[in-house]
Formats: sequence, C-alpha cells, structure tokens
Amino acid sequence: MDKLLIRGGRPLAGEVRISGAKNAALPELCAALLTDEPMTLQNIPRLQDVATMLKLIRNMGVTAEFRSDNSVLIDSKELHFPEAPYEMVKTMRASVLALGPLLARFGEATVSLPGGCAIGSRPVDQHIKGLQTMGAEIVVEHGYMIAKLPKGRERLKGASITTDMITVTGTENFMMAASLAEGETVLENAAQEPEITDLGEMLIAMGAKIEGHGTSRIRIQGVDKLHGATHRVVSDRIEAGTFLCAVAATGGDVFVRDARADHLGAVIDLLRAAGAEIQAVEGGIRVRASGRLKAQSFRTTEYPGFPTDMQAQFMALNIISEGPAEVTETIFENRFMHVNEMVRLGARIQVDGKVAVSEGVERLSGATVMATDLRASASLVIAGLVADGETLVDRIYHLDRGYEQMEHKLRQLGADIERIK
Ligand SMILES: CC(=O)N[C@H]1[C@@H](OP(=O)(O)OP(=O)(O)OC[C@H]2O[C@@H](n3ccc(=O)[nH]c3=O)[C@H](O)[C@@H]2O)O[C@H](CO)[C@@H](O)[C@@H]1O
Ligand SMILES: C=C(OP(=O)(O)O)C(=O)O
Repeated sequence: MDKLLIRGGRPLAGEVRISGAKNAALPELCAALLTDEPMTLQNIPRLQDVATMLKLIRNMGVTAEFRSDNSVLIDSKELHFPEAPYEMVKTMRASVLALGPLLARFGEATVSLPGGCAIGSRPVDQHIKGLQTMGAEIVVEHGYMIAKLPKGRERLKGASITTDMITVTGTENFMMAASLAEGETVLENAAQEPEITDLGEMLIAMGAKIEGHGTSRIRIQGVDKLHGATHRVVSDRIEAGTFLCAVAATGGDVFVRDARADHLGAVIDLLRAAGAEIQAVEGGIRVRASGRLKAQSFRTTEYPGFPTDMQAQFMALNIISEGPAEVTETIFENRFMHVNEMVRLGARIQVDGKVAVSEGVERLSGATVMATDLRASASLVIAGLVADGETLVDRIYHLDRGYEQMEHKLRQLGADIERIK
C-alpha cells in the first residue's frame, strides 16, 4: 500500500495548476451515456475515481478513450449492459450517477446500492423516490436497485420533485433523467454547487433544455434525443481550496492557476479572516501567508456555504493557528475521522457530536498517521507539511481517489514529500 513521506517545515512557493473537478467529471462521464453520438470531455483529471468510472462504463459496452491531453472520447452507441455491478460500485459511491441516464435512455437500469462509507451512512433514498415520481418502477433486491419503466411506457415523465434535503448527486441524477423525459420537470430544493452548473452546461450543449441550474429551482423541458458535444470540465474548487489551505498553513507565496475565486467564496473569506492574503488575479488565485494565522470557527453547509469537502483541510490550518476554533459539520454524521490522527501529531482537539473544538498549538510533531477518507488524507498531508520531522501518511489510496498527482504538485512548490511504494 502506497504511503507519503513528508519532511515538514518548508514554506511553499511558485505555481501550481488545478485539475478538472472530480465531482464534475464523474456525473459528466455518466451524462455522456445519454446520447448514442460521440462525446468529448476535456480537462478530465487522472484520478482513481475516474479510472473506476471508465471501467464501469466500458463494462456496459461503451468505448472510452482517455487521451494524453486529458480529454476522453466516449461512444456509447453500443451500450448493451445497463448495469453497475457491486464490485465496481463499492469503491466509488458516485456510480449511483449511472442510474438516471441509463433509465432515461434505455428504460431500464440495474445499479448496486452504494452502501455507506467512512464519512457517513449516505443513503440514496431520495434518488429512488425522485425517479419513482418520474414514473420509474424501482425495487431494491439483493443489494441492487432494479429500475424500469412500466409496460407500455417508453420514457420517463416530467415531474415536480422536492427532495427532503439538498442532495448533490440526487440533483444530478434528476437533471440527467429529466433531460430525456416527456414534458417538464421542476426540481425544488436543488443543489447549487458549481459542479451542478457545469453539468447543466454540458447537457445544454447536448441539446437539453435547462434553466435555473446553479439556483435552488431547476426547470427542465425533456427532449426526444440528445446529441454529441464537446465539454470542458470545470476546475476543481476543492483541490484549489486544499492548496490555499496548505500555503496558509506552511507560509509562502503561490499562484494557484485555474483556481476559481468565484467558486471559493466561503473558503476565501475564512482564509482572509485567518490572516492569509488572497488575491483573485487573471487565470487563478494568488495566496500569500507568513507567521501564525488566527484560528477560525465555521460550520459546513451546502453551496454557497463552507463545503464539507474542505472541513478537514481547514481544520489542519486551525490546529496550528492561534486560539480556539469551533468547527461544526452539518452534512455528514461521521466526518471527523482525521481528528484522532491530528491529535497523534500533537494537535489539541475535542469532538462532541457534530462539533470539534480545537486550541491551536505552536508546533506539530511528525508521526505515522492513517488516512481514513479522501479529504482526511489531504488534511494529514497539510499537517505533515508543517510538522517537525517526518510524517508518514498511510493508506493514501483514499487521496488517489480525488487528487491528481498531489505529491508532484507539492514537490514543485518546494515541499519535501515522496511516495513510498
Ligand atoms: C461525487 C460527488 O459529487 N460527491 C459529493 C456529493 O456527495 P453526495 O451527492 O453523495 O452528497 P449529498 O449531497 O447527496 O448528501 C447530503 C446529505 O444528504 C443525505 N442524503 C443524500 C441523498 C439521499 O438520497 N439521502 C440522504 O439522506 C446524505 O447522507 C448527506 O447527509 O456532495 C457532498 C456534499 O457536498 C460532497 O461531500 C461529495 O464530495
Ligand atoms: C466525499 C467525497 O467524495 P465522494 O462523494 O465521491 O465520496 C469528496 O470528494 O470529498
């Protein structure tokens, strides 16, 4: 199992380029299944999750060519197996995104239930309920969601869907399904993340009729057929935010190319309040920091609030900043797995339910720590970059799910970090 060995204490300087967003690329690879014409997706990050998604759609009979320029050419004309087997779904929850497109185009889909993961139980009841409202018959048997259209029906039907909570992949499944449904679909309480907007733009380029993506109310007029198109995946705001926090923690001066300040409002506000200098400049964000920053309290909420996917990385900054901070995680019930590992590095943190209270310390001391999930891994890398001595981050297969060449990018900025096989 690969590990990362970090010798902390170096400030970061120079330039780093942000990759395409994992959380846009995954739904968009699924959206390509909505047409029998060739699709080109550009700026696809080389991540383990993308490899898993490509394996999943190839297994359905789709041709997908990953080119050296990070574009993927997809041809799903010959798709003959509209299924997502457990073996592939178990390592990546986002496989549930195959459900909406398969059902909409083929009138049937069999997708394994994803199950929970380290950060929470993560049910998909809203996905099922919403698609049922659109006329699908869905049974859950032997761990699979088996979905089809009733006899005599050829298409899903437009519907008004209001989910019990805001769900990102749920909203994406409904947008994709509704694009090929008969009539109008209105999604209330829709997620507003930039990845939703990006998916909406891709679907529109394919001929879908969508309004309001990026707001809490999305209207979709179904069309008979979608066509091939080329779409560039939006840059990854969570990867960008991770580098901003890393620089704020280590000190230094970095130009984060392709980072979108307009997608990082809540994170940037908090970094500025902590004392980091953040400038939106042409083509990216410049971040500068020196000395000890001030710890910041925050709560995670849906976009445009502070993202749960940045909670662990900001906590890594808090634990070495001055003063106390209270972090409230409102999206997932078990997303503090990094806390105990940070404590092993010398952090002072106490967790009580949804709230983690830290008191900043002046130094962390390197140790072996275990990554438990994707963003926890990133937070431990940040902590390792500031800790005295050597930090060994174990189980970085979690990190590889969602960060493209993180250690290369950090090394380019002057970090002392290496992958140990
Ligand atoms: C591939 C992808 O884009 N993943 C992101 C997506 O995950 P994902 O789309 O899985 O997260 P959701 O927005 O659906 O989850 C929000 C909350 O709703 C609950 N819920 C959701 C659906 C459902 O049917 N029933 C239910 O109870 C979840 O357990 C969670 O507590 O949004 C999360 C919240 O911003 C991010 O952390 C993930 O990185
Ligand atoms: C939780 C995440 O991803 P996923 O929904 O794919 O597990 C994440 O990107 O932080």
